[in-house]
Amino acid sequence: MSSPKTIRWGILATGGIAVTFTKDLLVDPTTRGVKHIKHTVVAAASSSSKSRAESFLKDVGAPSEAKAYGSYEELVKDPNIDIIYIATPHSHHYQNAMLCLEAGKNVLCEKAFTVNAAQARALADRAKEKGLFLMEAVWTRYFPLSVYVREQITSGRIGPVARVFADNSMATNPEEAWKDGKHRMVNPELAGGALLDLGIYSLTWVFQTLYHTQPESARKPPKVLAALKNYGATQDADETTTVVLSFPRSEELGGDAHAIATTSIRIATTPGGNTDAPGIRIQGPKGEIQVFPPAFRPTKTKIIGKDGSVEEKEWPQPGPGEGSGWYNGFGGGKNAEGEGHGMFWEADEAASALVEGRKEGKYEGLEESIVIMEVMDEVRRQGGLTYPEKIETTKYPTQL
Ligand SMILES: NC(=O)C1=CN([C@@H]2O[C@H](COP(=O)(O)OP(=O)(O)OC[C@H]3O[C@@H](n4cnc5c(N)ncnc54)[C@H](OP(=O)(O)O)[C@@H]3O)[C@@H](O)[C@H]2O)C=CC1
Ligand SMILES: O=C1OC[C@@H](O)[C@H](O)[C@H]1O
Repeated sequence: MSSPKTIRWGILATGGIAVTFTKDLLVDPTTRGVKHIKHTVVAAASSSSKSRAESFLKDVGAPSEAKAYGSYEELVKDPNIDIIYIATPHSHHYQNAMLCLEAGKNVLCEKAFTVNAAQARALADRAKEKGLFLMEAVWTRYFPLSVYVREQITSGRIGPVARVFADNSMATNPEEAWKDGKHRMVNPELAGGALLDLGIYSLTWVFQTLYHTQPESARKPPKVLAALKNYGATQDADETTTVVLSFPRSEELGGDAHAIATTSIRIATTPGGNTDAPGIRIQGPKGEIQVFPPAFRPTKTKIIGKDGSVEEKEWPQPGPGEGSGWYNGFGGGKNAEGEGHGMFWEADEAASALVEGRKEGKYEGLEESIVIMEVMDEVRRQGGLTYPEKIETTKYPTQL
């Protein structure tokens, strides 16, 4: 086998998830059996100051020669970068990703990809025109657990999937946790709310089981019916949102398949952090696949056959754990002893794509990211939720 190719990353923004992602990125890939690529961090930029970027690089343990920039504009000009990871709030993804693409850089952009589908389409078009790689960083899709679940479906283990329940909810007291309304979870200026931040994972489970598992020619967008409850304190970000989806299917496959995707920042999937009840249930005529919470980082699956058989599997994240961090927008937590966080899987996929010359992610291409954004647009339309024009626009550049 030839020696591994090293992919040189630039990190755009230095907040919570940027730290977790970059620590995971710097874990030796052979600890998870990946031998064809390596990652290194060659630069990071903070919009606040160069010194913040310097502390970030130190904190994550980046190589000492990595460059620190005090603006995103300087970062995208760095000729040593192969790909940029964007870790700003959703409101900023469109402008930041366009900045990278215009400068000729490949991009891995945090979820939710953009604020709306028009922005996602514009990015996909620009990436195509420029021959650049572009992928939404929905890390969960790249977990071995997700690969396994999709394989169980495509191999026919539970028959054609007829119905999916998917919940990704986390209980907070938003009035208390985010009193001043400025936190990205509730701030409309940052495209806050449950749907774009957490609901994206409920929709990810629905799409990766009901859409992605279909042959490409058979994938059809679903019909959508939504209930959206606004966050009382501001009325311009959602706190609990539920979507009923109906995916067109041939009679041969049992006719249309249904899904319920739900999300909340006030009510938990299961109370008290209990992970004994499945947050995701994928049902077919021959049985059910269950995935246990949290939906964004699950580590347990159960398959229950129609005959009553039960197969449980644990999916711990590989090491090294120490230093890898466990971050969420709700104040953080801790990985099980010795486990990494799991963000390296999506980084490996992006790096592999660069090595192979692919321009999109293998487990969620741009077309699918756009269809999901279209669903979220429709949910917001039915629920009457709009964000400020400056973050909904496709005009580039726009000052945010
Ligand atoms: N995959 C996952 O598990 C997770 C993904 N996320 C996603 O990552 C993104 C960032 O979330 P998170 O890291 O929690 O956010 P943070 O608020 O912790 O960090 C966001 C960073 O973006 C930069 N930024 C630029 N402009 C602004 C602005 N106007 N307001 C706030 N920040 C700004 C700042 O970095 P600087 O000053 O250096 O420029 C800031 O530190 C979101 O899209 C979120 O959905 C979040 C948590 C978990
Ligand atoms: O992507 C995410 O996953 C974990 C959540 O806690 C966080 O808010 C969200 O952004």
